[in-house]
Amino acid sequence: MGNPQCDPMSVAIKVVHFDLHATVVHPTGNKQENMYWVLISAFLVPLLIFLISKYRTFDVIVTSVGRTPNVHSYLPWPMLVVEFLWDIPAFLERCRVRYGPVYRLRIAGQGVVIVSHAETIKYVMKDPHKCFTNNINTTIFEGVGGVTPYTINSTLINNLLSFMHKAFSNRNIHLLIPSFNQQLSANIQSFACRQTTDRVSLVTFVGRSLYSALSLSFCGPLFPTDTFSEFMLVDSNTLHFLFPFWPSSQKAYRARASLKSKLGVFIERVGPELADDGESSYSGIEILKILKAASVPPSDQQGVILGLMLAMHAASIRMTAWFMAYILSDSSAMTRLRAEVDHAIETEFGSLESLLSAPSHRLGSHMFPLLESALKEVLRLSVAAITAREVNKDTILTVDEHTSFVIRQGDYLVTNGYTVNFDNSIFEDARTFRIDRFLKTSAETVDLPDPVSSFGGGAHMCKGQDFAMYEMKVFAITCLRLLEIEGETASGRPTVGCLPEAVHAWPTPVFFLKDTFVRVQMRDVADN
Ligand code: HEM
Repeated sequence: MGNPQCDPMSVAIKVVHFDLHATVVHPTGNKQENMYWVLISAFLVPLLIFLISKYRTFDVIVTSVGRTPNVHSYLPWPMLVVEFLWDIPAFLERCRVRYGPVYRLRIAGQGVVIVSHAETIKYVMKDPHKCFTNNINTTIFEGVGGVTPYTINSTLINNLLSFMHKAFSNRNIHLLIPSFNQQLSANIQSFACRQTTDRVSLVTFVGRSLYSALSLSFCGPLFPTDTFSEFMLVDSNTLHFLFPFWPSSQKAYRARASLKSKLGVFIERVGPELADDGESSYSGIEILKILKAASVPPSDQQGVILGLMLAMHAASIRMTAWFMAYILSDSSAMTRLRAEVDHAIETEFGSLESLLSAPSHRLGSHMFPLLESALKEVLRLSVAAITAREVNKDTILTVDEHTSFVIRQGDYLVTNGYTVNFDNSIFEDARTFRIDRFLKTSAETVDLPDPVSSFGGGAHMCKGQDFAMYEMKVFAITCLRLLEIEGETASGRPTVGCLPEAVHAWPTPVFFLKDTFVRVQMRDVADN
């Protein structure tokens, strides 16, 4: 990696400037001779730039950095935003083919550098020279949660994040999982009892089941679980809250107001617990204590909790729905997974109940190798793996020994793991769902590179990664063990053979899934 302090662009500009200057002040004063020098320089300068750019890495910068997609130059920026949001992966892929693995575009007046190269993405995440900052959390708390600007500072945010990290890490999830699993299993079964013939939206089935199970085990029995619909409306309207130019949705604002007012009642009701010096068994209550100790007013506490709820639920609900959609599209995948689950329960655990009370590590790849591979494959296929950072000082990104790029302070940098994960030269037939792609059975699969992480990386890596993996596994195992599930598209066609599709118009770590429906019934197994 080059020296971040060096500014090759100005070096190159100085070289060019010096040459032109020499031409203009040529001492002979003869007009014809001057013209001769002008012509020579007109030829020499581009040649010089060409040669330098060929042999000196920093000059690649002169031709590559700051190049925006041509679309920007002849259409006004709102059109670029529309094109970007219309189909983010397709737009980013078009730009990558045209401009290479690192390019810059301007969206709403903001310079955004897109990086679509696995090793460079890893470098950005690691950030060894501390060139990137992450203000996205403040933006979410203030923009989506509606927290009064400047109420929460970076120290408080860091405290909250490290608390979340601790609570959701493999080391501590045993405190969360008994109540989570019990509630989740009851929620899943309640769908089977209710919906014998009616179809239900897949996202609602997954979302309602996970939302109340996690909320109750995290915040305790007083948490208002009747907030699911409001939560989903807020989640699907994050753009309305974040971008002032986006047409405002009154429904979304009303949903947020209603959700926050219910959270207000919850905070009031747990008030006596907050005064207690001892540690609460609910992490959500401990978070409220942190906010109270930092003198965050109750109305802003609601917004902070809403921001954390988005982190806890939004990506995992969508990701689990994608997982279900993929296995509903592939009947052989469903059969093989069910066989793995049945086998593990019947030979290792004895019953689903005892599996649900086992320590989380027992649900690892040794016991569920196909499930583990399936999850990795779905994460590869359905995650934008978009991580945003702000560039806080000029730096150089090196893609390979011949290619480096200057990244300017003030720009945003966005990693585009999606394009890497869909690269046929890295993953054979990359757009196809192969349930056993990551099954480590042959030398070939052992050597397969890891996809770009769906959980980001470095200091800001997802704080709920361990729990998210566990949560998705438990959801899948419980459904496969207890239910017969059939999928249906919005038009009523069976989902078997139809690849799940994304609603593209939302920049989020996990894409929104197009409407898919399920019919669920209890399965005839000994546990039921
Ligand atoms: C499949 C489910 C999930 C996916 C794909 C996911 C993905 C991500 C991604 C891509 C980031 C940004 C990382 C970065 O900027 O480098 C993130 C951040 C975060 N996630 Fe998750 N997440 C999931 C589930 C969860 C869960 C269950 C929690 C519960 C605690 C959680 C809590 C957080 C938090 C607190 C952050 C902010 C981290 C920081 O800025 O330091 N996530 N997640």
